[in-house]
Amino acid sequence: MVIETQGLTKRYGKVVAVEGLNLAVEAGEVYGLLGPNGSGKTTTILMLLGLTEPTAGTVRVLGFDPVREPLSLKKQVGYLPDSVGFYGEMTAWENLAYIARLNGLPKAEAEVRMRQVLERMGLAEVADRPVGAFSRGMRQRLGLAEVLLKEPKVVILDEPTLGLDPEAAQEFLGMIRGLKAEGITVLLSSHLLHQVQAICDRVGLFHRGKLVLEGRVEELAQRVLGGAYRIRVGASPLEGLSERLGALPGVARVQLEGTELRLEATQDVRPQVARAVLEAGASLNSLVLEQPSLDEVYARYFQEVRHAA
Ligand SMILES: Nc1ncnc2c1ncn2[C@@H]1O[C@H](COP(=O)(O)OP(=O)(O)OP(=O)(O)O)[C@@H](O)[C@H]1O
Repeated sequence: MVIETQGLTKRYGKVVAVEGLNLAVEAGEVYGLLGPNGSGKTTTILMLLGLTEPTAGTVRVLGFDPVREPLSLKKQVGYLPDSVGFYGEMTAWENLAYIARLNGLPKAEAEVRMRQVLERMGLAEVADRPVGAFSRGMRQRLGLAEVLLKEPKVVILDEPTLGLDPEAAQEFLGMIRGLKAEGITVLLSSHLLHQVQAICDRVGLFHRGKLVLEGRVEELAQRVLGGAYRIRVGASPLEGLSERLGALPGVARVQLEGTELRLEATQDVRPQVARAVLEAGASLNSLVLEQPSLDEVYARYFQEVRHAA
């Protein structure tokens, strides 16, 4: 495991920010910490980085104890906080050069790497412009460029898409996903579930300092939505198909939605649906298994929590 915590807990006086967290992130995984404001994501990240001391429990990142071995950890773990501070009057190049110097990178080597990371983050052309004039999206990319400068094994990002417009957010998430190809382990936090859904291998849902659900997005959907499969069928003509499809084993409900039928089933009945449509003499135009969004999973989960309470 690259990141491993056991019983990790942080209290601020009477406030329990994180409680009994057991987290295990494997090498090369992209893991999303998800949860509403105040659910404990930032506190968890700060403990992983050794920037705040746990009240109880253990943390290991790349085998290091962040509190006792902060320097070894810092060499291999990159951190992008939710707002990165750069010198506005200095250019992107100068800002990176400054960081490289602080990190003790020899000048020649630093320049090669700076060129690489700026290129990679799509900032090569604006490298000589003052950062003060950069958009939030460009700043974030420069932040990631800075993180990559030290060739980290692990990258931790706190709300990386905060304040980005949807297009810039997608672009940035694509860049984060790209780190995986190099074997970098990524942990990121977000409250924008639909955004990170596509780039995370696994996600953990936080609620009031506790990890309440964890798994692959599809797994979570299965668990919370009770194994419901939703299938959309486009066929013509639609006449008589509702009854036929409704009679298939495993199909619980059929609804007409515009020019399509929407099925709820207890299993993936797409092959049976395809056969039934053709047997009815209709033509099959589309057959889609809908992936429920994480937002939906979340909403459903909290509904249940409220019901139980
Ligand atoms: N330094 C602190 N002192 C006192 N309480 C704190 C401190 N830092 C965090 N908390 C409390 O701990 C809880 C968890 O906060 P945390 O910032 O980890 O949540 P979060 O999920 O990252 O939320 P956000 O999305 O708002 O950053 C909150 O109730 C917060 O008020």
